[in-house]
Order: sequence, then structure tokens, then C-alpha cells
Amino acid sequence: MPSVIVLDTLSQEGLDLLDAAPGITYEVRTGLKGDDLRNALAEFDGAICRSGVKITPESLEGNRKLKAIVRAGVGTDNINSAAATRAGVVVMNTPAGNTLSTAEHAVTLMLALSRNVAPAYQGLIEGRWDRAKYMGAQVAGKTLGVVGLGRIGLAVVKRAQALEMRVLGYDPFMSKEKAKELGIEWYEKVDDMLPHVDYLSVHTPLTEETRNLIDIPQLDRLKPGVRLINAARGGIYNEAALVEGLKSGKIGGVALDVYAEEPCTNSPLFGMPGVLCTPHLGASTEEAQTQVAVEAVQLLTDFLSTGQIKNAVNIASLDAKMLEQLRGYLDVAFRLGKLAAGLIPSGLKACKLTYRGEIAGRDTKVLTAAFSAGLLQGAMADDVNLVNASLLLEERGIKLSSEARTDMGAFRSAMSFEIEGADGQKHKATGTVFGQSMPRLVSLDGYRLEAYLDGCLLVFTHKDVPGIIGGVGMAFGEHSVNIGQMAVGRAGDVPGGEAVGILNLDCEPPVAALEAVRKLAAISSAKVIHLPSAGELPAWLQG
Ligand SMILES: NC(=O)C1=CN([C@@H]2O[C@H](COP(=O)(O)OP(=O)(O)OC[C@H]3O[C@@H](n4cnc5c(N)ncnc54)[C@H](O)[C@@H]3O)[C@@H](O)[C@H]2O)C=CC1
Ligand SMILES: O=C(O)C(=O)COP(=O)(O)O
Repeated sequence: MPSVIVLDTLSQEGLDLLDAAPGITYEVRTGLKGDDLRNALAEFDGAICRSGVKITPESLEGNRKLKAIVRAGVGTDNINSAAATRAGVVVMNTPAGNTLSTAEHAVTLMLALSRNVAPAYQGLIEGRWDRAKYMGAQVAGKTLGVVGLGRIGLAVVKRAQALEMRVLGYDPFMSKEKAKELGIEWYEKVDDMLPHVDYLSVHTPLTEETRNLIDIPQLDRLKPGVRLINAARGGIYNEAALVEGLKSGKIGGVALDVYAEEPCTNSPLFGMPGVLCTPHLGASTEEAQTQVAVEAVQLLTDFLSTGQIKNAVNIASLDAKMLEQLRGYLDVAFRLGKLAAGLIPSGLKACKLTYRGEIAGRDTKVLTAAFSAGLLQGAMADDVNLVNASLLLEERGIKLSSEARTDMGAFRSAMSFEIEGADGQKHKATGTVFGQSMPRLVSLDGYRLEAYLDGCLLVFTHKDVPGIIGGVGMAFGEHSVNIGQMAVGRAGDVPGGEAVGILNLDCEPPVAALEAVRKLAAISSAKVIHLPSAGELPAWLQG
């Protein structure tokens, strides 16, 4: 029965949904870190968190059980995504649930900062009636610069326009035309926008490009008295530069909801005149929390029960419909990967995949990941799945390329591999699905055949002369190895040439039986390759 750990405070509606999820158990354990966190994560199949817990590479060390982490919110920067990918753990988020609440918080900070709401109330608490001291600024008619025109940025733009502000914007992924359509004056460079704004609000993730977006050098470019707001991520404004700018009078006000280090209870900014701070409250409304919690639980329970992947940040999405459509081919891709690994068990150098026909028009990336998982599974101590297969392959220096051709070959859909070993050995094979879920090998090393892609295979090359099948059958019969299925393929229609044969054996053949087969005069090679049995799906494809 899949189990879930809830690592940060989650709204009751989310917990109720977990309670009601059939076949899923859960525990709430908040405030975990270090060894406690690592040990806890190793006990569960799925985890849900907010921004509180920090999931580091150490938190995932040795974890063989966890399959997914869902962030009930937007930013996944508290989860080490590279480590999660390495461990084969899907990381998903709920991108839209807290958009409006966070935008409202940014606007709240802008207005409250402009009208000195916090210090004026503090004055009242302390018995002062400071009307003259707290002269404010009206926002109508002022210019707001927005950096990051995504979900929250655009919601802020809309609200600022309703407040009759002029809005300038910068986002490398927003076109000038689209910005114009939205009533935003578009800037190609953020630095060019800075001298024109009375207010600046940032709504980007923290990246190498956005870190220290406002630092000491930028202070000179800012309009004197500018008010800066950050309800996105700490570090976008350099906190020391903010202190500097406030002290010099260059900056008129700073409102922060987020900090370079969180939790942050001690900052030189706290208590400075013109500063308004909240403890990461952007998404803290009943509405936002209900929505992100419900969405997070749905994402995780769908994933754990059907394999559906949505809003993942470290793997392509795989929705229920696509999963259903691709399940047969994901299975073939995985089996072909295992076949390839059996044909060249060590020293694989390069691999080329070709998708042909209808399947070429679908998400072939996920099929490539399934093939890679098959290729590596068994060779690796780590569990290999769709999330980490491509990375593990790359780490091993195996070159993988793929091509998709929508023109149909002999089959409506087919997938082929060509592999090359370090010793120059080459193999190629094509697989397809008969019906909905019958994986078949339809060519091997240029020989056409029709073989079952399951169970224990004996792959042998031989001269296409009479008596081969009888000889192999005798050798196995003497060792009580039953042959379940058999397929032979030859290059052309003329007998006497080279041919390939595939037997599906009902059990592992003893060494002596294999030796007997290899001794047959017309047989040039014979090897055993293990594939999953008929109908057996890898864990990540079950549902
Ligand atoms: N304070 C809080 O409680 C909350 C904070 N956030 C934070 O707000 C931020 C924005 O969230 P969303 O709008 O939902 O994300 P989003 O992905 O919809 O938008 C981000 C935008 O930033 C843009 N961008 C990326 N790099 C940029 C750069 N170098 N310069 C300018 N723009 C750049 C992207 O093109 C995108 O349009 C995230 O960092 C998120 O973690 C989100 C929710 C709550
Ligand atoms: O969604 C985000 O990115 C947030 O920053 C909200 O964080 P929280 O869920 O309130 O810890």
C-alpha cells in the first residue's frame, strides 16, 4: 500500500483528501532535518512539502523507496532537483494555486509601504498620534516596473493597472507584441527600465540571471526614492545593497516577503525606516492553501495509483490519456532496452533509436527514457526509471540519439534500435505492439521475424539448413528445458544463408544445455537474454 509523508503544514482539505484516498496511508511529520529527514523519507513512497523543509542530496542518500515529491506551491528551490532526478524521484509542483494570493500580497506590500501602514500603527500602539510623520505617496499615476511576467507578475500588472499605474515590464520570455497587448511598456534589458520606475516588483525564480538583480552597481541606475518589493525569492535583491541604498537615501522604501536565508528572524533591514517585511506570507491565505494542498494531494495520489505525471519539474509530463496510449510502447521500449543490454552486455558505446509511423508523432522522449531504463536496469545498483535513466546513461558516456519518422514502415508503429559496442560489435532490432499490449520483436540484425519479447530468450545465429530446430530442441529436451515459442528469420527467401532464431524458454537453461546447443555444427552463436515475463510491467509503468 503506497504511503505518503507530509513534511510541512498542509491545509485540512488536503489531509482530508489523503484520508479519503483508497489504498494510501499517510503521516504528517513536520520540522524534520538531517538524519531524521533522511530516515523518514526512506520509509515513504511519496512526500508533500511547502517551502519549509529542505530536501538536500543527503536527505535522499540511499533512498530506494521514495518515488515522488510534490511541492504544494510554486518554487521547488528547497528540493535539490538534481539529487531527486539521480534518485529517480519525480518532483512536481502546483503552479497556479497561489498565484492570486501572492500577487495580492505584492500589491499589499506596495500600498502598505507607500502609506506607512505598519509604522503608523506601531506609533498608535506606543501612544502617538503621528499624522505629520507618516506622509505617504499615492500610487495612481506612478510607474511600476515588473520583472518576470509569468503568472504572478501578470496578476500584479493587472492589479496595478486597476490602480491607475503605468506599467513597464521585463521578461526575456515575453514578446514585445504580447506585452503591448497587455498594456505593458516592454523593455529589452532590465537595466534600461530601472531609471524609469517609482516602484519595482520582481516575480521570477531565483536563478543565476536573477540573483543580485539589484546590487550596489544598480543603485546608481535607480530613480531616487524608488520603492522595491520582493515577494518572489530572497537573493533577487542583494540585502546588503538594500541597506546601503536605504542609508544613502537612494532607495525610498523596501518591502520584502522573502529572504536569502529562511527562516530569517534577524536582518539589518528589520527596523530600518522605510522597511516593511513579512515572513514569507505570499501564499498564506485560506484560499491559496486549500487549492495548493488539494492539487498536491491529487497529483501525488494520481501518480502513485496510475503513474500519471503532471507539473513535473524534472521529467516530461505523462497524463493518464497519454499513459494509456503509450503504455504498450513504453513496455516495448523497456523490453528493447533490455534486449540491447543482453546483446552487448558491456562496453556499449552508442545507441540510436528510430520511431516510425504513428508513434513518431507522440512523446518519443518518454519512450527513449523507457528504453534507457531497460538498457541500464540490472547493470546498476541504483533503481532505474523514467526519471533518472537518461541522466545515468549520460553519466556513463553512452551516446544516445533518436529520430522520429512519421512515414509508416511495415507496421503502423514501430521502434528500432541500433547499438554499437566499444569493440565495434553492432546490432539492430525493431519492436512493435500487436493489439494493445503484446510486445513483439519483428526484426533482428536485418532478419525479419516475429518473436515474443518476453521471458527467457535464446538468441542464436545459424546456417539456414535442415535439422537446426530439431537439434536445438533435442539439446534442450535432454535437459528438460521446454520451448514455449519459437521464431526464425532469414535475410531473403532463399534457404542456405545466415539466419537468426529466437526461442522463448520456459526456464533458465542449464550451462550444459547451452554448451550442447553451441556445439551444433550449423550454430555460430547462442546467448540467453532475460526479459520481463509476458504482461509484467516495470514498477513505474504499473497502474
Ligand atoms: N512569496 C510567496 O509566498 C510566493 C513566491 N512565489 C515565487 O514567485 C515567483 C514567480 O512565480 P510564478 O509567477 O508562478 O512563476 P512563473 O513561472 O509563472 O513566472 C516566472 C516568470 O519569470 C520569468 N523569468 C525567468 N527568468 C527571468 C529573468 N532572468 N528576468 C526576467 N524574467 C525572468 C519567466 O519567463 C516567467 O515568465 C517564483 O519564484 C515563486 O517561487 C510563488 C508563490 C508564492
Ligand atoms: O509557492 C511558492 O513558491 C512559495 O514561495 C510559497 O511558499 P509556502 O508554500 O508558503 O511555504
